Amino acid sequence: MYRNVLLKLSGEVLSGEGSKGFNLDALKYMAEEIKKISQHGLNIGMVVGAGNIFRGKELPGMTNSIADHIGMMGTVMNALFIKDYFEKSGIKTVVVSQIVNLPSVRSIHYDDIDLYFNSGYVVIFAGGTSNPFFTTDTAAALRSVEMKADILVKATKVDGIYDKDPKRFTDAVKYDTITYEEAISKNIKVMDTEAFAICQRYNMPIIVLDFFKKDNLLNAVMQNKVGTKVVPNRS
Ligand SMILES: Nc1ncnc2c1ncn2[C@@H]1O[C@H](COP(=O)(O)OP(=O)(O)O)[C@@H](O)[C@H]1O
Ligand SMILES: O=c1ccn([C@@H]2O[C@H](COP(=O)(O)OP(=O)(O)O)[C@@H](O)[C@H]2O)c(=O)[nH]1
Repeated sequence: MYRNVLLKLSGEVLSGEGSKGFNLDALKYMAEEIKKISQHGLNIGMVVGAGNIFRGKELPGMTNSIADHIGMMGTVMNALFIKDYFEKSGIKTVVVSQIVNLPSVRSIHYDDIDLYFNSGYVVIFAGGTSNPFFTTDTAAALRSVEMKADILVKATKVDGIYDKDPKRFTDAVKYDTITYEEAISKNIKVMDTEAFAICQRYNMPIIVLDFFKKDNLLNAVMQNKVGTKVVPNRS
């Protein structure tokens, strides 16, 4: 079993694919899937996107950096939304971020993060990388390295990495494993190149899986075969 897990969730996991806002059924499902892994006493870090609220690129007329600031604020809104629901479902959760000063959000300090994990808290890293021009995939890569995760799980709406976008091409072929090098050179769009490059540099394995299939997350954490794994070399 992986003991230290960084879970990246797209914002749309909160709203339903292609939708905006919050869907309580989606949140309930998320809490159930997280409970299945948290009861094993793992260290669970989470990075959540904001696609259900706002992505910087969605308003092309805006100043890029300001649009991205709005996007980052969206990740804080999502994190607080999840925290409140998780706490009410019996999952101890803390939100940390460097971009806001709110009583419900704590600053990021490495020593404290270890304390939160040791006390059984899920830690939600909100605010992305704290910088415009990046995405929450890159934030997830950074946070996974910072928290010394054993695995970065990108939980999304496709069941792995394909040779082309499976939502657009019905003949797309799925990889069981793929190397960082291949993911970057083939320009695989499921995560951004920056995120793949950080994981490659620090040897952080990635699993891309379908979050909407029950027990997929649990199976990944148990090291059962699920989704696609990104690795240094094909064995
Ligand atoms: N080669 C590929 N393999 C798998 N998914 C891909 C590929 N290329 C593009 N995608 C798309 O990437 C999407 C997953 O990214 P998504 O979870 O939307 O990320 P984010 O919301 O963080 O941008 C899927 O919906 C899928 O359609
Ligand atoms: O480090 C970061 C992370 C996110 N964002 C902004 O926040 C939005 C939401 O993040 P993302 O697109 O990664 O969300 P997801 O698609 O995963 O829901 C992005 O579009 C950016 O505008 C940013 O500026 N810097």
